[in-house]
Amino acid sequence: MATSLTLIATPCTDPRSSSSFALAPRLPPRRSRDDILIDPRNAAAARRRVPVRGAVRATTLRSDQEPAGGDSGATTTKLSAWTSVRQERWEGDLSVDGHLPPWLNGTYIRNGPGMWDVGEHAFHHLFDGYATLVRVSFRGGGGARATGAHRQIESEAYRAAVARGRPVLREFSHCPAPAKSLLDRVGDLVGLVTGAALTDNPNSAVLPLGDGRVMCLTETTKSSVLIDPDTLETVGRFRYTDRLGGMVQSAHPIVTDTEFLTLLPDLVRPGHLVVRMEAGSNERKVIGRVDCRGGPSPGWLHSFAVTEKYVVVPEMPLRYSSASLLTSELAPFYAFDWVPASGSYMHVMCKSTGKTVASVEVPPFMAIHFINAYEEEGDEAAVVVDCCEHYGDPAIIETLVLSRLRSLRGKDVLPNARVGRFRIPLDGSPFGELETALDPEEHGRGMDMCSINPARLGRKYQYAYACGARRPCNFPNTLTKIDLVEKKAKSWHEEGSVPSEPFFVARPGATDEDDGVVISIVSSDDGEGYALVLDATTFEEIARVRFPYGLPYGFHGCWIPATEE
Ligand SMILES: CC(=O)/C=C/C=C(C)/C=C/C1=C(C)CCCC1(C)C
Ligand SMILES: CC(/C=C/C=O)=C\C=C\C=O
Ligand SMILES: [Fe+2]
Repeated sequence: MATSLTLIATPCTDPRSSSSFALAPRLPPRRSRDDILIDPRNAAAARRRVPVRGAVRATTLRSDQEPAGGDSGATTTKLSAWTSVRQERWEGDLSVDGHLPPWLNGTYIRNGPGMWDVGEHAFHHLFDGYATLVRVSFRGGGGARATGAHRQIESEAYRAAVARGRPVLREFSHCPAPAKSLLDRVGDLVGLVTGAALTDNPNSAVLPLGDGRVMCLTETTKSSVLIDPDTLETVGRFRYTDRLGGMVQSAHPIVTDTEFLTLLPDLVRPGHLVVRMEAGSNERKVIGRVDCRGGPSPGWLHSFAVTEKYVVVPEMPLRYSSASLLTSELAPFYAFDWVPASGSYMHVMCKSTGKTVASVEVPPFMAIHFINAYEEEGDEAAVVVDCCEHYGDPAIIETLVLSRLRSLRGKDVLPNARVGRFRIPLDGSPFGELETALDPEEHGRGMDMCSINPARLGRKYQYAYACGARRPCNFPNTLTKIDLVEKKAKSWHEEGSVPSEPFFVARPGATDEDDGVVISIVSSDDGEGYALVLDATTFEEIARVRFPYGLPYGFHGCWIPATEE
């Protein structure tokens, strides 16, 4: 159990507070923001309305809670994965069970949608929740302590929702009710056309940029914000200084020490801009443009892949719904339409020339996350692209509705998924192939939320880490190391636990691809929240770093190595 916890939030008045944690009256110094996200008067109101409860037992809210069974079908659970954990700002020491590698010196941060209730409003879909950061800092030397933090990102969407007691901007599955007065309706229309009505809730990824800044974001362009990796404070909106505009972006830019590559879907003239921003800059520059082959709008693009020379632009039949975006009404898949007749395509653009070197039709696919891609040279030159593929079926989107996640635990309703491997020929052939990279039974016919060793980005690689399935289950419930050469997988699983994305951290100086650890945050059936550290080579557990309360589910993580002192 943790000792000497430090609460840095509104003073704790919960009678459960005990001397095992000390209140720290200091708030972290407020940084000068380059841009205040919201009127500070609202911020003050927001703070008053989100009391920070006991630090050790954070309050969980489940306003549309339904009876839940465990993996095993049990009828009670303390699982916090799908609950809003009201812990607006927490910081403290964490206890370590097991032995951390002495070289593990740095900070792991995970982003995700951990707050699904505001005022009387309960969100419907996993993707709606307000962005929640969880940090675990490892001090190196293999000690038995680490420090942790947990904090909401103060986006305009979050602060306005807390101030008003209901969401006011459009979230993934939520459209605010139309205004009543004619004047306000004109305002609504302006909001829709300009994108001002869309959320800036950055609940998907957290990315250290090559210049030391740390960005959180989701798919609306306005959702790019900078955070302080130590305090987890929201620093301010990331302002792109170019004039590229556009309302939407990929939630997974590809970031290296030198650059930030992303795709901007063009919803007016269906296509994508492939853009690059140098480390240290706020200006995206266009590399090239790919026109969509199917219609009537671009395919949903949550993530994409790169090789050393190319950017791969996917076009799948789950397409942005312009009608939904213009009318603020939900489409069959929230902001998307499933248009199988429009076809599936993969486009390959040369990073240095901006020329499209291949544009092929492929079998129907449905992928949220791309894993990696690489070039194959020789007579049959091709680009190989791997993704978490849902058998060309968008049903996975509906699987992630919160009431289903809460009520269907232990039921075998997770749709099948596989490692889909595309082969895109570079000889001008019109078609590409899609095959299954390994027997999906190896990972329980479920797989998503993947990472690789970043040193293999865009290069031939052997290992992917993902969440797989131990059936029966309604959500991926294993951490799985997938060997794409031996076509085998090895999994970690604990009955009733929900682990988030296994994130690979390389040992400094390592040469073997799997020399390092994998970190995931686990919400366990008995209500615990901890960072699990696995040896990436053996895939055996080496340590649990425990939070003093259960944590909500989250999506993606990042690693920031400690700087030499
Ligand atoms: C977290 C995740 O996987 C996806 C999140 C997607 C979001 C927040 C999508 C937001 C959107 C709107 C609110 C309206 C405009 C379209 C779209 C970008 C899908
Ligand atoms: C959690 C998830 C898919 C699970 C499928 O099995 C997708 C999350 C997307 C956001 O990053
Ligand atoms: Fe994602």
